[in-house]
Amino acid sequence: MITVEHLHKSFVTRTGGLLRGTRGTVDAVRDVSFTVARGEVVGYLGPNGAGKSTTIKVLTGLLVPTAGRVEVGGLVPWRDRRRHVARLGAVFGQRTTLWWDLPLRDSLDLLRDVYRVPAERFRRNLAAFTEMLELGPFLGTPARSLSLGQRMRADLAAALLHDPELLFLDEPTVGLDVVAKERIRTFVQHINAERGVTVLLTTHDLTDIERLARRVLIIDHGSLLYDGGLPDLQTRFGGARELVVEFEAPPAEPAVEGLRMLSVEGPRATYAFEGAAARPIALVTAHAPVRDVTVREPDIEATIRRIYEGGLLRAPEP
Ligand SMILES: Nc1ncnc2c1ncn2[C@@H]1O[C@H](COP(=O)(O)OP(=O)(O)OP(=O)(O)O)[C@@H](O)[C@H]1O
Repeated sequence: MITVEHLHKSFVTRTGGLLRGTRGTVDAVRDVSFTVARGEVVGYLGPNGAGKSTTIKVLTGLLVPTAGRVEVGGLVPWRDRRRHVARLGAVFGQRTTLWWDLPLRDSLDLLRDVYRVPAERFRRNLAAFTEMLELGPFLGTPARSLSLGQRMRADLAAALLHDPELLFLDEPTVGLDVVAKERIRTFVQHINAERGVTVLLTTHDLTDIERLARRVLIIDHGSLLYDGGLPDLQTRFGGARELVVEFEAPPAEPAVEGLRMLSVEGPRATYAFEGAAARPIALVTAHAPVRDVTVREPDIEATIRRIYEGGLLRAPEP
């Protein structure tokens, strides 16, 4: 569905005044290659300024790359812009595609004209999305008066009315409460599973990724650092799981053979382990009387943070 080969995008920048300013270039994306298969949901992660938006803008045809080959559904986005746009949907959490002062229903009607959606398909899609996203109560409300959660749901419907094959989601849950986030995630899961829509998802919320994407791409300073599953990332870099044990009394010998002890304080000791928890639990309970045990999962957020901070992954040398 998406092929990106050696994508490079630099911007000319100017600092200082127009006449005496100095020109420089920013390499927003450097030598990025990846493919996305039809029906996949892929998370695109990276810290601020990493190059995510620039990549998405190239993929949607808004920007022409400096170098590299890009094909989406057999089209070159910036060359076949009109045909390309007809096949994709995009939702940007920070801004809306809806007309600010028009009732939502009228905005959706206008989009039907823009995308030339046949009447019957429009009717079917609108009914389906109204039900799934519970748009009914605010179809008559202008975008400016919608809450952020309502606006995001309306924008999702707007992006999908013309049955695109590919959906770009940029921070679709930013600023929403937990319930609203879940509703958006469930909907995205649904349209991927039921309609086979391919999704490229940019987000800083890792729960979005955990719930939706089996695969993640991590970009930083314009270079792709990782392409693979989130669980693999966890196994490779996330560190071990932890077993926190509350003994009946401070143990005379807190070290347990076969387990790596991380800390001990009074009756509580913490051990690191890999894989299933049954064996470590059996080892500690055989060691001394135990009151309680808790398994602590490695923290994916911390893993990603460490990757961003440059400690774990490096881009291949050009
Ligand atoms: N039009 C532009 N002119 C000059 N520099 C730009 C332009 N657009 C982006 N950049 C620079 O390119 C780099 C990548 O920016 P980009 O917006 O792609 O990052 P991002 O990963 O989307 O960040 P964020 O998470 O903050 O949205 C940044 O250093 C940014 O300042």
